[in-house]
Amino acid sequence: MKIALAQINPVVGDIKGNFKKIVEFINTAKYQKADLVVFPELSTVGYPPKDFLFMQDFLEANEKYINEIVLPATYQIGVILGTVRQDTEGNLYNSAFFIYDGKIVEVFDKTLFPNYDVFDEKRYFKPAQIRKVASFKGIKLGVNICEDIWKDYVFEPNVDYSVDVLEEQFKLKPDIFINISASPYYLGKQNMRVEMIEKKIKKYAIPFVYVNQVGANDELIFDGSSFVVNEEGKRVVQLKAFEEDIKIVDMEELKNFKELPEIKEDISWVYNALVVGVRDYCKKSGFKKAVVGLSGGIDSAVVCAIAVEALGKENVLAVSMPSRYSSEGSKTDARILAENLGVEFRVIPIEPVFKSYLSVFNGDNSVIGDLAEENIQARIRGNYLMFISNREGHIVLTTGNKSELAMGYCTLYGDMSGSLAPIADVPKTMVYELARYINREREIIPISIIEKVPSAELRPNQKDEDSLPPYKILDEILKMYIEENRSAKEIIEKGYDERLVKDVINKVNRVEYKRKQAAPGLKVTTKAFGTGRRMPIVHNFKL
Ligand SMILES: Nc1ncnc2c1ncn2[C@@H]1O[C@H](COP(=O)(O)OP(=O)(O)OC[C@H]2O[C@@H]([n+]3cccc(C(=O)O)c3)[C@H](O)[C@@H]2O)[C@@H](O)[C@H]1O
Ligand SMILES: Nc1ncnc2c1ncn2[C@@H]1O[C@H](COP(=O)(O)OP(=O)(O)OP(=O)(O)O)[C@@H](O)[C@H]1O
Ligand SMILES: NC(=O)CC[C@H](N)C(=O)O
Repeated sequence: MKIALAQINPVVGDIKGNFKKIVEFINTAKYQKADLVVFPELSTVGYPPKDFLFMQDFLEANEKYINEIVLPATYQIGVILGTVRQDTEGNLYNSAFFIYDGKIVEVFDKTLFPNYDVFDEKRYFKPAQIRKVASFKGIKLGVNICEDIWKDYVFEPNVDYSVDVLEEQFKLKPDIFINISASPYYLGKQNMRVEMIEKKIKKYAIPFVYVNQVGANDELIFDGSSFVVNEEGKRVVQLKAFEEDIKIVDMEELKNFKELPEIKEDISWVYNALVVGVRDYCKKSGFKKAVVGLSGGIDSAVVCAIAVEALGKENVLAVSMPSRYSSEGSKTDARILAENLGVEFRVIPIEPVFKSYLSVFNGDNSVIGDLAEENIQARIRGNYLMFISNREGHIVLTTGNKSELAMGYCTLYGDMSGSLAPIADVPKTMVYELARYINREREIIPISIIEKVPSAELRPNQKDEDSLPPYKILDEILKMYIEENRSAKEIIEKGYDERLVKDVINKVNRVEYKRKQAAPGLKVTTKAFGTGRRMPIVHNFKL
């Protein structure tokens, strides 16, 4: 049997467009003589469709297109399609339809629901009551859906793993397992999936086909990276990461395939993820062009380089907005970076508007030098960028990194103005890694940007480390607190200063009010600020 792995990039809610794409992939698979083509989880509606699932119009459009568009396209080819199903009582199921010759032959519903971090599937779906296999051309297919295979690899209080889906399906004697997924990326995720499936297959000794969604939707980035593990538990087929792809695999040949070398998931994966995150956010919401405020610092440099890779240099506008506190070095660095990237570069000083504020609030042009004056500079810049956005149609990309966002080291309605925060889940120390990766072949980001001491340049001689602990230590503490959910006691026991640890944690907790007003950020770690981390804004918990 020849199986096509159809790794598609659906758009949430673009039901018509998704069906068109699905039919195109079915036709490609047919043309390449596949017997069966497999699509990712919920590919007809895109993942995650969230509360659109509560809307009858949405569900009806999906059903109508399955009947009118997909069924007629399935003559002489089997299709496994991830979609939503509504029963006669109105209950919803996250399902895989097995369709052949114009008929829905079998329906596999998802049994286990991820209900942790960014996932909220119990809100929508009812679980499958029984496990099934479907016979097709003499082969028994054990189809399951994403979380169904994660037992023993996710340890979350909210998921009921009392059913072992693979174990129950295996009792029905499948010849092959097929998992359809919408599995969002974080650094290390692909190695984890491969290790998990290889290990499980060593026990069951049948081939495993894993088909994952690709592309970004809101803050989630799906890497695709679909693959096939043969009956010996070796990964022998691999699809592309971060791109649509289709591969036809002859199951009879699998045993003869050579095992592929281990994937090295390095910083290039984060870079590629962020590029797709920016590209899809813009494309799927109708933006062609982006604008970035280029300070001459490392954060805006990295964001600008990512935007160029995502949208093309002709679609990125870099704006330098120097103030009386901007160093010559920063201004020159911003210009050189823009030249290296080949983007349009505008210089719009903020001095005249800053002076007007000083004269309104201080009575003359004298400087008090307080926080209000620092922040107004960031706010003038934010307004300039939003003016350009309104007038010329660019999306404004914000440049805050995870360390700053954690500590609230950013200005509301200032540098936080904008619609998408590409590096909001990238700790400052990883921003440097990204910069070095961007420079891997030639110096795009001037070395002086990478080597300079981080500064907001909102007052004379300001340095980030006047207000924050050194980034290396800060990032270590933040990773333990946010990603690993460790207690202050555990972190202190690892040798960090008690007062520092408590101050950092208290600060993170206190500035939730800022993050609630921040642009959505692209997720690339196990725990990002965003939908997967729900904290109260108003509280009084202190260490
Ligand atoms: N609990 C709470 N709930 C809701 N709102 C609360 C609040 N506490 C304060 N606020 C409000 O927030 C305001 C304070 O926030 P905000 O105006 O943003 O200002 P704030 O956090 O006081 O200052 C911004 C800090 O970020 C630094 N910065 C700015 C820009 C760029 C960078 C960089 O390096 O990238 C760093 C800057 O040097 C300064 O230390 C208060 O005046 C109040 O209106
Ligand atoms: N002179 C400037 N010209 C243009 N944009 C600026 C300027 N200063 C700040 N910005 C914008 O505000 C953001 C926050 O800047 P700031 O320099 O305060 O902090 P940062 O976190 O050190 O960022 P960066 O590393 O990019 O400098 C910058 O990334 C940039 O987008
Ligand atoms: N859609 C899902 O069920 C995703 C959950 C799964 N554990 C993953 O991230 O791969």
